[in-house]
Amino acid sequence: MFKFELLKTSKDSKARLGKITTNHGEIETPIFMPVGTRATVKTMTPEELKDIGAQIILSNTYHLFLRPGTEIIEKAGGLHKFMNWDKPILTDSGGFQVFSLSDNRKITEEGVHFRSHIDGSKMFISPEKSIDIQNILGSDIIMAFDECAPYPASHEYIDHSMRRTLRWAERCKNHHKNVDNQTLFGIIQGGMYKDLREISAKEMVDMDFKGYSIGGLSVGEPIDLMTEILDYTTDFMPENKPRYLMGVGSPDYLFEAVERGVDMADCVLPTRIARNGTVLTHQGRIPIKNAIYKDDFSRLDDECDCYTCRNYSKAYIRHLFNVDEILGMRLATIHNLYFLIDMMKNIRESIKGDYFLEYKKDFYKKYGYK
Ligand SMILES: CO[C@@H]1O[C@H](CNc2nc3cc4c(=O)[nH]c(N)nc4cc3[nH]2)[C@@H](O)[C@H]1O
Ligand SMILES: [Zn+2]
Repeated sequence: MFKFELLKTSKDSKARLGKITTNHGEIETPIFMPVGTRATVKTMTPEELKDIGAQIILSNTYHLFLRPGTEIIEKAGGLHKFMNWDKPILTDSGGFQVFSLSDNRKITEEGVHFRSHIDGSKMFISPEKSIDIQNILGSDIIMAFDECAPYPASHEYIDHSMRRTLRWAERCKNHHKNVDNQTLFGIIQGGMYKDLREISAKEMVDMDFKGYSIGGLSVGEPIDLMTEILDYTTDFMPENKPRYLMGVGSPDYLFEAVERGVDMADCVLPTRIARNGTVLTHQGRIPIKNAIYKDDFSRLDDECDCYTCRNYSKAYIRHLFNVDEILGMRLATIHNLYFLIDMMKNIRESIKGDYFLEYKKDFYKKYGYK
């Protein structure tokens, strides 16, 4: 089962409100999706994820294919059972990870030959293989197998790569059988070239996927280039299908994406920086390990009412990081994820009440964005 309802579009921007319905529950959009690459959102239990308001999480084909392998997950009855998460799961197709994690990979029309980044053994993933793995994982939303082209790259390279990704998308669509339980998204590529983005978007739309990702962004390009390409691309995307911007997860990137008509986004940023002691607050990021917090008994963020902020002080969390206690990473992760999930809830409210751009302006001012 998969349904997307467009509930409202803003008058003064492309920001919009929507609702996705899947076999494992509903997803209000715009939404930020926590990343659980290896069948866990690092340091979090499913109960804690539900407690902070997570509606859907990501996992990853490449990583799970390598470890524990599809056989184990198949025996477990699929990823939902294996990780005890009964809400929606979205899996990425492995394209991005093959290019970002493994070296001496070889891209052919058939698929990608690469060496496992774990033990160097020879591996191969094709569009069909990626669909088969995602089918065993049993995720609700699955991604077509694509090449996330490097940045920067020549127009010629991107043209060649984008057209191969289109052929791979066709093969994914033809190979995908479990259409009632798993919804396949096409991924629009085209690098930072508007002419190639237009070709990719139009051809993907002609293939009639139930939703579309915008790939090839958040790969190191400056934010204003990302927003320019994104703004151009969403204009070629159907109104009545979800738009998913891959790999975006800091507050400004999320606001800019929503303003340009994006419904879904994911990123490891909030969980990754939390483990390193960087905390998101309404006044910007704070390095909690810093000695200035040694005897600061206030909560991480005085506007936050997450479990961490209700029960612990900066001084205590700084202490935990200072003595390498795992609880520090957990409390910072709970807070950072809650911060973004709560920000997206406020963004949905602001679209509903027609004050999204005002909310964005206030948020940026307090956060210290220009
Ligand atoms: C800014 O943070 C860094 O950058 C990554 C996020 N940026 C990102 N861009 C992506 C593009 C694609 C794509 O084109 N195709 C597929 N299949 N998946 C993708 C996943 C992506 N993730 C984080 O991992 C982090 O290292
Ligand atoms: Zn908090």
